[in-house]
Amino acid sequence: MALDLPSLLIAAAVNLFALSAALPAIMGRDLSPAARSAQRSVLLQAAAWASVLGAAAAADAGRPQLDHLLSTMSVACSALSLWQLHRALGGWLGPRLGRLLVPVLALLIPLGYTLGFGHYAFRVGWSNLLLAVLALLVAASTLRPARPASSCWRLLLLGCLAVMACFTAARGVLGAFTDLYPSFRTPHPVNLAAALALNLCTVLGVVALLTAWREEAEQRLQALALTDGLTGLLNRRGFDQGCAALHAQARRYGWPLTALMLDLDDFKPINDRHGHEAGDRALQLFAQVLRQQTREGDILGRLGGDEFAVLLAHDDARGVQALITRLDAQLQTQALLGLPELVLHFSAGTATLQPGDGTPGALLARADAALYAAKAARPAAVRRSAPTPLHVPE
Ligand SMILES: Nc1nc2c(ncn2[C@@H]2O[C@H](COP(=O)(O)OP(=O)(O)OP(=O)(O)O)[C@@H](O)[C@H]2O)c(=O)[nH]1
Repeated sequence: MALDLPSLLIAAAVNLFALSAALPAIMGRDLSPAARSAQRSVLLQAAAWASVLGAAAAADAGRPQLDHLLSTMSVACSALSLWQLHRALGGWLGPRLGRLLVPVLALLIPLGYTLGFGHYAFRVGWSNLLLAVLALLVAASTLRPARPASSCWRLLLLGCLAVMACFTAARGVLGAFTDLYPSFRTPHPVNLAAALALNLCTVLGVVALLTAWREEAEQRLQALALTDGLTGLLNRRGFDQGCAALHAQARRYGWPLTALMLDLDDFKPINDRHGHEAGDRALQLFAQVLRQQTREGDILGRLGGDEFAVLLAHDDARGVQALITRLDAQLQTQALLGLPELVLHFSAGTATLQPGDGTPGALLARADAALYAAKAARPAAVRRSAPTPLHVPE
């Protein structure tokens, strides 16, 4: 069977356009910037190969200016497609190397190509060799993720980009330094293999992108399942998971660990008098104060209604008492600024890790008991589980 180069290129362009139309339909509208960049990258690839075919037709029809324009467009679209892919990887994997270099190259490549269009060897060498460098930079960006990401789609994308970079570099060398490559339609073995690889890498590359998108959606759902929608703190499930991890670490390394249970006082009357929305804002304000006054590494949760909990790493009874005092002072200040019509107070119960606390549940249960004792001894009392009761000033 004879391999016909134009047919392979037309098939690649048609596939890419079909995929660019199918992806938005499959992926829907609620997309992250990374997923949008990935879609743009596929569309730009389609435009690049359509421009290549258009440029060939223009050259055949004896229209050199149109050939120049479409050829430049194809190089620009290829470079921009790689830039968009780099942005998608940045969104999925965290900040990537080459954040400045990639866009600069993506602009320089078509610029140099159009300025040197009159010199065949220069334009083919410049565009193909630099596009190969750009593709390798993007391929390298699939490595060393700064966020959890599975290796299967990253390695698939890396392979596709590396293969296409090799063929692009080979074209650059043939065009710039030999007479074996009078045009991209020359049925040279490198060209035929590149066109076959293009079709294969298009399919596999899009599979990799769809897998990355699915992984991102799964992670988003997982985060939502562990987060309280109103305050953005962990919900009970998320809090329990966070506590289990921190408790295990604290026991292994002998760190102090303290549980703090908090409950707003007389919250129901706030809802009844000022409406549910004001109650919601009070809960959000309390969560904000908690976030501001705790440290990175502490576990913060809204366990339900007006009940909150914090697990404090590296903190003992003295540290948690200082935190409660700061929380109360900040709550008064911020409530005055944000919700002046409301009076907000809370009760708290604390417990510190004991050698017998084999599970976080034992520690949290003691803090909870201390909270209920404090509730019973209101107004706004704080009582440690042992031994001395403490009081937060009103
Ligand atoms: N606005 C608002 N209210 C909520 C939310 N979840 C629970 N509540 C209300 O919080 C109130 C909690 O009532 P209680 O448990 O009696 O708490 P309290 O009035 O602070 O009583 P004490 O804790 O004994 O001081 C109930 O009226 C719930 O309807 C919420 O997400 N938003």
